[in-house]
This record gives sequence, C-alpha cells and structure tokens, in this order.
Amino acid sequence: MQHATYGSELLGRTLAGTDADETSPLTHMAVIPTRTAEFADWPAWVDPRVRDAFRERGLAAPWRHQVEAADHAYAGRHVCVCTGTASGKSLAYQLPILTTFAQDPNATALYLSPTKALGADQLRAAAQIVADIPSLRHLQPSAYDGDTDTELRRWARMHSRWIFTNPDMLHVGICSSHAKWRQFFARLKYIVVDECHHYRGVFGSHTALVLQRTLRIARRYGADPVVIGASATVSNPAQALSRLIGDDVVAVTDDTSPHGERTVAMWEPGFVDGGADEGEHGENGAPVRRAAGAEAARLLADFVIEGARTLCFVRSRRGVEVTAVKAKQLLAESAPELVDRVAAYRAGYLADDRRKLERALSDGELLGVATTNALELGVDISGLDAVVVAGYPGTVASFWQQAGRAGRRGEGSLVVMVARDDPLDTYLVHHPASLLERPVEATVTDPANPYVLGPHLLCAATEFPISDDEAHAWRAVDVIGELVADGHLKRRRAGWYPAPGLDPHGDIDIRGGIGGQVLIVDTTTSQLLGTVDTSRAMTSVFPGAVHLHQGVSYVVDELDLDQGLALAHPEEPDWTTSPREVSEVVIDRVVAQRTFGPLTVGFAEVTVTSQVVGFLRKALSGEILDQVPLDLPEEQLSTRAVMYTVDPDAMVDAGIAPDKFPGALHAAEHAAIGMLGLVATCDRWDIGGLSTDMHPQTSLPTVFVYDGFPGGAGFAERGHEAFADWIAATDEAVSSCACSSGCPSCVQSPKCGNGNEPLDKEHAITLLRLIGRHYDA
Ligand SMILES: Nc1ncnc2c1ncn2[C@@H]1O[C@H](COP(=O)(O)OP(=O)(O)OP(=O)(O)O)[C@@H](O)[C@H]1O
Repeated sequence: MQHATYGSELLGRTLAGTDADETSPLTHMAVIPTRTAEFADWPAWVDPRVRDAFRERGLAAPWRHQVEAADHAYAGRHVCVCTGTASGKSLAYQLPILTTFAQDPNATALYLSPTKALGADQLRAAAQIVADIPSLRHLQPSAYDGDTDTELRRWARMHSRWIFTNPDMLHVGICSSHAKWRQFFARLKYIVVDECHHYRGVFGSHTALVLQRTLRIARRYGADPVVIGASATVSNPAQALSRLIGDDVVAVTDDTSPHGERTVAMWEPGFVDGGADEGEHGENGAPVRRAAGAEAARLLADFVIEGARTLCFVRSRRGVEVTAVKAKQLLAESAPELVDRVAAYRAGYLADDRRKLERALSDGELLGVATTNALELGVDISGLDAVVVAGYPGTVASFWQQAGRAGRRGEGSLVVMVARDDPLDTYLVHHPASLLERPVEATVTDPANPYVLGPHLLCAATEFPISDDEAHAWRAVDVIGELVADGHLKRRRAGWYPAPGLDPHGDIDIRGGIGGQVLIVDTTTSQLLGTVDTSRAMTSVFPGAVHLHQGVSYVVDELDLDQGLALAHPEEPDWTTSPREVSEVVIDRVVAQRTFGPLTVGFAEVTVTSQVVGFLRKALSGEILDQVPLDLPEEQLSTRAVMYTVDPDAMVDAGIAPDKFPGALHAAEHAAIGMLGLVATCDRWDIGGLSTDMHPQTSLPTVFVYDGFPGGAGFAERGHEAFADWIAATDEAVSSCACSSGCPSCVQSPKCGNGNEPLDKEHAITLLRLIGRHYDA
C-alpha cells in the first residue's frame, strides 16, 4: 500500500541518483491534489436487475457524473461524457443501454471505438455483465471488425443486438449493405462513440461523415438513436461530438470519481558529451541531447528498482523495444533479479500476448512496461505507481490520457514527461503551464473538405438518394454540382441519385487519408507490411528508405507508383534516412487576408509541387553519413495554407541584412511548424512548409505553412485563427533554447527537404519579434 505523497518521494529518490556534475534534468514539478468521490443514488429508471448486477460486481453506488450522463442519454439527449481516465465512463452508457435492453428485447445498440483493442476490452466487460443478468442473455454482444471471420459476421448480423465495431467497418461492412441490417437499424436505440477525441483531422472528418450516414440510415428505417460520446480528454466535448454527428449535444464534464495525489515532473535530458557547445556532431554541427528513449529507460529501471509499477510511453514501436531492452540491460547490472519483470507492449503483438501482458501488469507480476500509445486508450489498466512519457505525445489530450494511467485510488503517483530534442518538447518542459494548465486542444475536423465529402456523398447517394435538405446540411451543394458534372450523380425530382454501376464504398479508406495507397511488401516473404498514402509515399518509402514495421527494420528496394507498390527487404542498417526535396507553392485563391503595416497574414488555397531529389543517411548517433541522389517524379498537392509576407525594408530596418533573409525565414518557418501542435491537434508530419525571400506571386519574402492532405485538414486554418499565440510561442521556444546557432530543439527540422540549410536562428528571432509587434489580433 503506497501513501499519498508517494509520487514526490519517488521523484526525490530518483533525482538523488542523477549525475551531480550536470544541470538538474528536472525543469518543473507540480502536484495535483487528491480528489474525493461524490456518490449519487441509482436513478429510479435503472432496471433493478441491471443495478443488482453492478452491485454484485462491487459497484455499490454510481458517481454523480455517471448518473448525470446516463440520465441525459436515457431521456433521449445526445450526450458527451468527458471525465478523467478510469472515471467509470463505461457505466454512463451501460446503464441506459442495458436498461433499454431489459425493457425492450428487440432494441439494438452500436458501440464504436477507434482501436480494435479497446473495442475488445469493452466487449468483454459488456459480455460479463450480460452473462450475470439472465433476462439479457439473448443480447449476444459481438465484435464486428476486420478480425471477425465471415461466418461469425453473418451470425452477428442475424443474432446480435449489441455490435462492437469501428468506423472503418461501420462504413464498409454495415452502411454499405444496410438493407441486410435493416432490422438492426430499425431498432437502433444507442450509438456509443468511445474515445471521441481520437476522431480528428482527416480521420475525424471521415468518421463524422460515416456517423452522419449511419444516423441517416437509422432514421430512414424509422429509428432515432441517441449518441453517447466518451473521452477523458476532449476540449469542448459538446461541440466536438456535435461536429461528428451533426446534431446538438449536451456535455457532462464534472469528474466526481476519486483519485490520489499526482506529482507531475518535467524532465529535459542533458547534452551528449556535457555541454551545448561541446561534442557537436548533429546536422550542421548542432549539439545533440541524450535521447528521450534512453533517458526514459533509465527512469524505468530506477522506478522498477524502487518497486514502483511503471508504464513508459514511447512514440515509436522500435523505440518501445529499444527502451525495454535498455532498461533490462541497466537492471542486469544493478538488480538482475528484476530483469524479467520488464517487458515491451505494442500494437502488432498477437491479441493473446497482449492480454497476457496486460494481466501481468495488473497483478504486479510485471513491474515495468514500455509501450506505444496502444495502451493509452481505454484498456483497463490502472493501479500504476508511475508513468513516464518519453517525448510529448503530440497533444495535451494524449498527454493526460497517458498520465491518467498513474494512480491507484487514493494513493500518490508520479508522472514524468521527458522532452525529446524538438522545439515543442523543449518549449513545454520550460513552459509547463502550456501543458499542465492548458485546456486540451480543440479537435479539428473538416467534414466539408471536398476531397473527403465527395466520396462520402457518393456512398450516401447509393445508400439513399440525397435530398435538398441533406445537401444543405452537409454544405455539399457545390460538391454535388461537381459530382453531377462528372457524371457520378444524377438529379431527379426526389433528389440526387447515383449513376448506374456506382460502387463507391471500397474507394474510401477511413484512416488512409485521401487519395490512393501504396502497399509496402516484404519481397523475401511476399508479406504485406502495411500501406502508406500515395501522397506520402515519395517522402517515406523512396528507394533506400529505412522503413520500420512493428519494430522490424526494412530497407526499400523499389517504389513503383504506377502499381502502387513499395518493395522492401528486412535489414537493420546503422542509419536512418530522411528525404531531400525541392518544392514550390502557387497561391490559387486567397481566402482571407489582413495587412498590418509591413506584415500581411493570410489563409489561402494553394498548390504545392514537390519532388524528392535524394535522401540523407544519418547514423543513429545523429551524425550525417552522406547524401544519395534519387530520380523520382514531381507530385502536386492542392491544399490550404496559412501564409505571411514581410516587407523587405522592414526586415532590413529590424537588423536582418538581405543575405540573411533566406536563413531567417527558413528557421522561422521550421520553428513555427514544430509549434503548430500547440494550437491545433496535429504534429509536424501532418503539415508542410515553404519559405522564400522572393515569392513570384507576392514579390515579397513569404512563408507558407500548409496541411499535408489534399483539400486541407483544418490545421493551417487553426494556425491562421490563433496566429498571435502561435507566433509568440514560436519566438519564445527559439529564443529560450540554450544552443548557440540552432539545433533540433528549436529551428532544425527532422523532415527538412533542404538538409536544414540555410538556417539562421538569431535572425529568425528578430523576424518573429517583428511579426509579433505588428500583428494585431
Ligand atoms: N461508481 C463506481 N464506484 C467504484 N468503482 C467504479 C465505479 N464506476 C466505475 N468503477 C470502476 O472504475 C474502473 C474504471 O472504469 P471504466 O473502465 O468504465 O473507466 P473509463 O472512464 O471508461 O476509463 P478509460 O478512460 O480508461 O476509458 C473500473 O474498474 C470500474 O469497475
């Protein structure tokens, strides 16, 4: 049994063990106080058999927020419950659903989760409860996803009243053949959208349209299902769910479950070889910090030695393996008896192995587990003493989701956020309020993006003809016009109908972004390793690229864009690769634009033309080995960009000589890309940028930051809306970085197409300040 101040004590003991000659890696510590539970009575409408089943499972009384959310849903209001990790959100939907099932034996319900693992977890919980209530045994809660075999799918469709699936399967396996599901849709009472903060960007836009199509089908069959959303971390939950389903939603946000004191520490690894100006060996001689993964392995080993049950979140699958191995090595030296109590966990392991690991961690057989975000969502693992977050997971929402795994009821716990060598990570550990006190970011979705909307309209039209009202509600009138002009839709009196032979469902990959896919195949086994968006293939699976798949390293031999194939073989070279590309941006239409003296800030539709011309090989230490030329075709992306221009005279007046323009603009662009995640739910791989000291259309020094998806994904638009905050934080991040002339923590970018040249940190700061001074929100 640990006690309330356990987290701070564990941190103190770990710090005592760090190198005394070095600056303390601890940049900040915060303590989140204990919260005691608030209980409520079981609502009178809850079926007594359902209530008793929960009571028998040790759930004496519900917490107040659970009752509030369940009341809304039972009364027919769409509700989004947004309370902390392990705050019992499942009960909030189980109560109305099970009670309705008990009253109406024909009722049906749909549960949606973004991952199969979470769906399986929730299905298990539902099946156990149902098994305890004899009158509900006919429900047969069933999975219906990519892993369910055909026979079982058919059985589930015929017999199950409660289907557990994901948006992908809902789209391609259920909506597409809705006539076969007619009974199910006609009796559909509830749709649960679990972990709804996950539906953001292009995936979120696709899911919104799938959900709206699902509701539309149910309504056509005479049902009017209530949607229950759940998330531990979504900003403005009512609005977020409302955007997904296209209807009004009420939110329940007051968490009344108990939790123990939580200590949160911000941790910045020191420089390799001692100092910012020594041991320089990164790109262009920049200093390099100790890797977040290695530092996390050290913390994991330390905590395990202290007897703390610890989960360590690492961003990449390979990183997970490396961290677990490193922690085991450290333990082998100092506490060999603990080596076997540390393991790695990630998606890609077999379901059975994952279950075993989850159980071993829950019952204490395992003390330390390194994991990808596969364990971030829902999987019911609580009762941990410490969580290490190795590298900012990209959003405040994910951070809290991961941090929320720490803490047994009423007992203290520790969360350590270890910064990677990256501007946003560095900024956050030095400005902890922007992580710890900032509300979780708004989930950006844009279901009106014509590239997303168009294909869904074709699906909707094949499901049922589209009426005028629906066209307006989807803001689809223009896109429908184009689909008619292209011969895909036909106008008749009752609405828009599909052209004969149209079979559009298979053309949409809900997670695949937009456009086609390239298949990555292992030529030694002919096994399909995975897919990558065509638009990203050239920058990720170019010939020579090192590609990681489930922790195994492959080298790409050939990229055939016509066939949509990348051929690779297993190989573990001692280097990583990053593409070098040239690109240009053409402004097609300025959507919004404002001028403030020498500065003009705008939001525009643009076409980006780019070509990968080679790649850089980098040793694992960060050292550049060489550059390899490539001959690949050009590609074009129509997207949206936030952009600014600055008058060159004002730049000179501010102290930036004309020969410093390219380096200043380029460094300011990189840092701003790294920081966009502060105002929008994206990371730098979702966006691109271009800077030039003379753009042919503006005739001025110009910077573009654009969405890396056809039609845009809403990120650049957020950057435009939150321009002042974004630029101020970028200035702050670059100016507070300890390096002398630019490093990966401030202005260098791991995906720079120009080998991070030229970059001028000092003048980038001058430029960012100049922009900040003139911009007037
Ligand atoms: N009113 C309650 N009293 C005591 N325990 C409860 C209560 N409600 C739920 N629990 C328990 O709390 C744990 C977490 O519940 P649940 O998995 O529903 O949380 P959650 O909010 O869905 O978590 P996550 O954020 O991981 O999805 C479960 O073990 C559940 O049995």
